[in-house]
This record gives sequence, C-alpha cells and structure tokens, in this order.
Amino acid sequence: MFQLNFTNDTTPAELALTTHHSLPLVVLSLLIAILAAFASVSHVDLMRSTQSPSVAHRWHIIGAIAMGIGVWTMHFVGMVAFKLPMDVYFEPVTTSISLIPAILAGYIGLRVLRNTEPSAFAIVGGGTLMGLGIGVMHYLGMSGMLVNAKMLYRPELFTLSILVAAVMASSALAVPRLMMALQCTFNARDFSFLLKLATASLMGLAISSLHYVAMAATVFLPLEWPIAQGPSHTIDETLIAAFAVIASVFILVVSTITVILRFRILESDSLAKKSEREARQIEDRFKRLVSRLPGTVYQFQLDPDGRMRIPYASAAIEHVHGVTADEVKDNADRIFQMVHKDDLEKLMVSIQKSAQELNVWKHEYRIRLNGNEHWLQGNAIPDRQEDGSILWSGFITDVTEKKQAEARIQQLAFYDELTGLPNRRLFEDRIGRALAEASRHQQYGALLYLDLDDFKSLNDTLGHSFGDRLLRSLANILSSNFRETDTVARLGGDEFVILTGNLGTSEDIATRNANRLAENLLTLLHKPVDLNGYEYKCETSIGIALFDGAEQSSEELLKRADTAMYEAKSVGRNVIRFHDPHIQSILAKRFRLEIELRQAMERNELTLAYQKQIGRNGECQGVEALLRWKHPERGFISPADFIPIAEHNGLIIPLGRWVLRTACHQLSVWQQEPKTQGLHISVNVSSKQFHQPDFVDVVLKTLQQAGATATGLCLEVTESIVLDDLEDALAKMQALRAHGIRIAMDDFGTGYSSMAYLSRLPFDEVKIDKSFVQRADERANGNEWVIIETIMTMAHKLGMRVVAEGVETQQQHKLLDAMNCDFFQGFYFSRPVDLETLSRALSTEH
Ligand SMILES: Nc1nc2c(ncn2[C@@H]2O[C@H](COP(=O)(O)O[C@H]3[C@@H](O)[C@H](n4cnc5c(=O)[nH]c(N)nc54)O[C@@H]3COP(=O)(O)O)[C@@H](O)[C@H]2O)c(=O)[nH]1
Repeated sequence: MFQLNFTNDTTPAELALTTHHSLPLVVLSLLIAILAAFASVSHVDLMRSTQSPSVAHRWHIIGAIAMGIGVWTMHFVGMVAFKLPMDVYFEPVTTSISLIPAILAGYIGLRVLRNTEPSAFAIVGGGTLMGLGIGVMHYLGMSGMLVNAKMLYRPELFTLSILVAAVMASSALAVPRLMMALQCTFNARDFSFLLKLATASLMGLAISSLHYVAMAATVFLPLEWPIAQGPSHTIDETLIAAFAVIASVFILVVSTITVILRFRILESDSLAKKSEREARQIEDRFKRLVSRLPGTVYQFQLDPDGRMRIPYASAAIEHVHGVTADEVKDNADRIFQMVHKDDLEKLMVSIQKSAQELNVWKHEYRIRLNGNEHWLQGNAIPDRQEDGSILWSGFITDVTEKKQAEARIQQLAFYDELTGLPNRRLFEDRIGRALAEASRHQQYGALLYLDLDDFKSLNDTLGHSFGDRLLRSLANILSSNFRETDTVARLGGDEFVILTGNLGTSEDIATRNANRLAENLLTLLHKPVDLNGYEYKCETSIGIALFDGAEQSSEELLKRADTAMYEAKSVGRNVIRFHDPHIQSILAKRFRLEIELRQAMERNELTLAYQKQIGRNGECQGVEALLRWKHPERGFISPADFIPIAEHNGLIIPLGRWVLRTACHQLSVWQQEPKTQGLHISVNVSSKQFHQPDFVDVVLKTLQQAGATATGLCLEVTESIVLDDLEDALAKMQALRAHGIRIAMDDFGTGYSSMAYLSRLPFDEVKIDKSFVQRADERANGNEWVIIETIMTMAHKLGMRVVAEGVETQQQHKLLDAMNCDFFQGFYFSRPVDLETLSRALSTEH
C-alpha cells in the first residue's frame, strides 16, 4: 500500500538506524540517469525529423520509455548503493508500478522539448510535472521496499526533494530556449549534441538529486517487533542489480539506435538541403536565363478533351502577348483570340500536326497587340503525358523587326525603289515561270519592251525630279492596265517591260493580240500626264517578242524584245516592232564578237593605223590614229563593227586607254625626231571614255609617262559627249585645253544640234563629216557645198580650224581648198596605214 509517513516531534530520531551509501554505485546511478536522459532527449531529433504525427508519437513513446527505465534504474542502483544494517527486499508489484510515473515524467519532458520554442509556462509546468513524476516514482518505489524497520520521511527534506527535482527538470527543459536566446548557432530543427548533453546532464541531476535528497529525508526506525520471515515474493538487491544492468544495456541499445538514426537523419537532411540548394540554384539560373531570353519561355498543354492551356509561362509573356501567366494558366483562349484571322487556321493545323507526329513545333504567325500587328515565332518540343495530353515546352519570340527587315530586303532586292515595280532580278525570275507556263498550257505569251523616246530631253530640260515623277505615273498607268497575272517591271532608266501570257494558241492570234495590247499602250501613254502643272505627252517605242515555251531562255527572250525595241526606235517615234529572226542572227554575231573582242585585247590582236591629215601647203601636218583588229580567222574587222560593241559593254574604257597610250608613245617618238617633231596625233575618244571621272588625269598621266608634249595631242570627240552631260563636257574640255591639248568635234553635221553646241563649247577644230564631202562631190554649186562653206565660215569666225574628212578626189580637195579649209583627210591623200608604211611615207616626204 502506497503510504507516506512523516516524522513529527514525537519521533525518536535518536533511534534511527545508521545508513550510508556506496560512492561508486552512487556515481554509477548518476551516470545511468544522465545516459537515460541523453537517450531520451535524442528522440527529439527523430520526432522533429518526420512529418507524420503517428511516427513522431512512436518516437515520443520510445523516448519516454527510455527515460522512464533510466529513472527507474537509477533509483534502484541508488537503492543498491544505499546500505542499511539489515537485509532489504522489494515488493515486485509496487516496484514494477513505480516505472509508470517515471515513463510519464519522460513523456512530459519530451513533449516540452519537441516544441522548438516552448513558452516559459510550458518549461516551468513541464519541469514541475516531470519533477513530480520522478518523485512519485521514487516514493512509490520506496513503498515497495521491505525492511525490518519503520520508514518515516522528514517533511522539509521530502518537500525539498520534489522542489529540487522540479527546478532541475525545468532548467533542463529551458536549456534549448536559453541557448537560442544566447544566439547559439543551431538550426531550429537541429537538436545538437552539446545541447542534448547539457539538457541530459541537468535531467540526470534532477533525477539523482531527487533520489538522494529523498533518501536523506528517509528515517529508518527499528521495529519493536521485527518480522520473523520476509514475504514470499520479494526481489533482493542482486536481482535489482541484474535488472539495472539489463536496463542500462537497454538504454545503451536504444541510445545507439537513436544515434544511428540521428546520423541518418542528419545525412538525409544534409542531402535534402544540398538538393534543395541545388534546386534553388538551378531555379535561379533558369530564371536569370529566362529573363535574358528575347521572348517568353512557356509550356503549352493540349488536353485529351481539346482544352488548351499554358501551365507555365515566364514573366515576358506580358510583353509578348499582353497577358499575365496566371490569366492563361488554365485557359489559353485569350492567346488564340489575338492571332491574326488569316494565320489562325494555319497555326491550329501546325499544332495538331506537331501533336500527331510529336515533332518539334516551329511556326510564325501574327497577333494584334495594342492596335499593332506583331510577328511571333514559336518553337517547342512536344511530349505525350500519362493522361494522354500533349505538353510542349519551348519559347515564343517577337520577330516583328526581323520580318520587317526581311520585307525591306525583299523590297530592295526585287523591287525598283522609285516606282515600286518588280526590278530586273524579279522580272527574270518571272520570265522563267511564264515560259514554263506557256509550255505547259501550249499558249503564246509576249514580252513587251518599252522605252520612252524623249525621256532624256525631259530630264535635261525640266530636271530629274520631273523625270522621276513621269516614271512613277507611267508605272501606275502600266500596272493598273494589266492583269494581276501579268508582270510589269522597270529594268532601269526609262525602260519598262511587260510580261503577259495566254495570248492564243497560234502565233498569228498571239501576234494580233500582242499588237493590240501594244497599240492600246501607246495610246494610253500618249495621253498628257500632269507633272506639277506641266502637261507632258509621252512617246514610246515598243519591242515585242512572242514566246511559246521551253525552247527559249529568259535572257534570250529579253534580248529579243530589246532588239525589237531598238528596231522600233531606229524607225521613229511611237513605233511598235516585233522581234525579227534576221536581227536575231545579227545579234548573235554581235554577241560572239563581244567575246572575241575581249580575247583580242589579251592576245594583242589590236593595232593602230594612221591616216594623214594634210595642211593647206600640201604637207602632212599630223595623223589620225585609227584602231585596227586583225582577227586570226576572219581577218580585219572594222572598228565601225566592234567600237559600238565595246561602247555597249564598257570594253571601250580599257581599249581607249590602250589607244591613247600607243598614240602618245608614237607622238613622243616623233617629237624627238627633228623631221617629225611638228606632227600631231588625233585620237578618237568615245563619250563613255570621256565621261570617266578620271579622264583628264588619265590623259595627262599618259602623256607624262610617254614623255610627249601635250600640244601634239588632239582628242576627237563627237557631239554625244555633250548630249550625255554638257556641264561635265565643258569642264573637262577646259581642263584639257588648259594643258595645251586640242579638242576636235568629230563627224560634224551628222547630229541634230551641232551648230548650237559649236558656239557653246571651246573646240579647237571641227571635222566636217565625210558624208557631207561625199554628197557634195557631184555639183560644185549644190546645197551641200553651201552648207560646208557656212560651217567653214562659222567655225573660222569662232576661232576654230576646219578639217574636211573623206576627201577622195582632187575636185573635192580643190573646192575645199577654195573655201579655206585648214586640213584635209581622205583616201585621196592616204588610206589609214600601219606605222611602218607611214614612217616610210613620211621619210620620203620630209
Ligand atoms: N572611239 C574610237 N573610235 C575609233 C577608233 N578608231 C576608229 N574609230 C572609229 O571607228 C569608226 C570607223 O573607223 P574606220 O573604219 O577606221 O574609218 C575611218 C577611216 O578609215 C574613214 N575614212 C577616212 N578617209 C576616208 C575616205 O576618204 N573615204 C571613206 N569612205 N572613208 C574614209 O573614216 C573613219 C575615220 O572617221 P573619224 O573617226 O570620224 O575621223 C569611226 O567612226 C572611227 O571614229 C578608236 O581608237 N577609238
């Protein structure tokens, strides 16, 4: 029976039995108490490490049992350490029951420690209950003690024992809070070793203090009538010691298991922390990367029921689509509502295709955002999910600027800047297609080549801005008068081309149709065009080449129409001409000549011939250098045939320089010989060559390199140099003349406005064209002679000398001489001859 008897004033304290404790066992009991407390508080980590309340509770119970057994063992080891002068036994039931309050005390202690930040009330309350629990255990255990003595408790020490236990237990429970207040670095979850040791030591002391203060409170009075024989079911001290050893081993095992588990928790904790850290780093990196991407990173999901949503989108979706990620998380309709109506169907088809084939989705489409049209480019990889939905992961970028740049490049590459019409490159591509179409449908088509007859004069007289305006309005007229399937293009300058198909299945019908088209065009273009108040009527030459398909190439067809246009031009103004195969063969020859001319320069097949120019005294005053080409198979080819080709393809520039170099070299040679030093050389200069920006420098440098004096050189130019650029011609002539170089106007009388130019330009000589001289031959008083005489008088009045070309007869010479002509050139005196022949002739003359 659990009963507490206290001493009072009548208690004969002097009769109390003498007791003592064995020190080693006392120390052992203290260690057991601390060890048990340590094992118990180690369960705090295990309780905190799990999210599962039932698992935590299990650890709570085990920890409480470890504590209970420890307290209980400590008590009985303490009892073994206690020495009375008589045998001591323990009653087993009470002894066993005394374990329960010890376990409860452990349970309460762990309940407080489990909380990472327990309140002061919880600490004091928990500590007090713990102290009481240990006290109950102790005094219950004492009541199970069987000795031949009466057990009384001194009330003051009894109370002190409970108080000490409560205070010490509260202190133990306060250790973690205290450490935290002192800002010791440990994680709230982490019940570190030192912390545990301090807590366990205080708890061990609480348990031991109670025990030994309580033992001090106990007074054993010998019985007047001792019990003769001990009770039948008792536990003696040896058994208690054995229990203590077993209990200690149990505590050790529990403690070891706890420590191992604790290490595992720490390990998995650190692993978890590491992965958490890595995950955070990856997430950070991902966010940083995503924020730098020029678009939005997203996931798009197509559910089996057809629902579309965007489970993830980076913040940039606001910029790209003008919606937040949350707004489209569960429903992507808002995104699709923005898509341009012309692009929506294609977009949907591309998504379905990617979903079916599980191929990378890549698509460009337009959206309307804030009233503007934007081009977006999507790129994503699809992945089938377990629920059958397709999840695409990728990114969407705004490619509006790229698209605009592409369009601009396209415009610049394939369209004429001034008129917006297709340019030559695009047109050539269209011809290829038109030819294929014609062949496929067995239909004739036509290429119309237009060239304005008087565009140059318009530009010269009214200025380039008027010219540009005219070209733009013509482009409008042309493009609005042809079908969409036809192509109207501008090849450059005032040249327009029109490609039209389906003109008929026979050449006759197609010719009639194309002619009608061209006539309509002439009428249309002849209507006055308003150029800033100035009414302008266009006259146009049109060349037409029919085509029926595969046998022709684009270049060939263009060339045919071009030739036909030149034919039209040569006939007169506002004329239509169809391509003629005869002209074509001439063209082919011309093309071959062009190739051979290039080779001729490389193979040194070119030479200079010299034709004398005779003075009034009948002596040779100089020569005209004339280019000669001796073809290895076809013999001499006339410059009248190859010079226009060279002018057309630009070969005239290197060719002209070669002539100039050779002539200057010869001039230098003559200037060093007394007999020939007064001779001059006339060199023909084409307009293209003359208008080269460095022409003057080239001439001066050539003279200097040859070592020739400039006054011996005469440059023969035609009036075309003036037509091409009057200002430039004037400036260059002045510059050349300033160095003593003479300038002659060649072929005078063949052009339209030679007279006008003669008065405006500083020529030294005028060469009357041979056609005049030859026409004038028959009738000495005819009109031609009157014209020649007028030219001669006018030139002389302007201070220019006159050279008559093409003098073939004595009669011509006589008449020209009578008109005071200064120089004579013609077969009558000498044909153009090679240098050797000329040198021989000169040596006999002088
Ligand atoms: N830019 C350059 N043009 C050149 C050069 N060399 C020649 N040419 C030009 O080629 C055209 C043809 O020249 P060519 O066949 O040499 O004919 C010249 C004379 O042979 C010819 N001529 C001279 N006298 C008579 C004659 O009495 N009767 C007659 N039927 N023909 C005659 O006239 C041509 C010279 O003409 P021109 O130059 O106008 O003085 C010709 O246009 C050459 O200019 C060159 O290096 N560069």
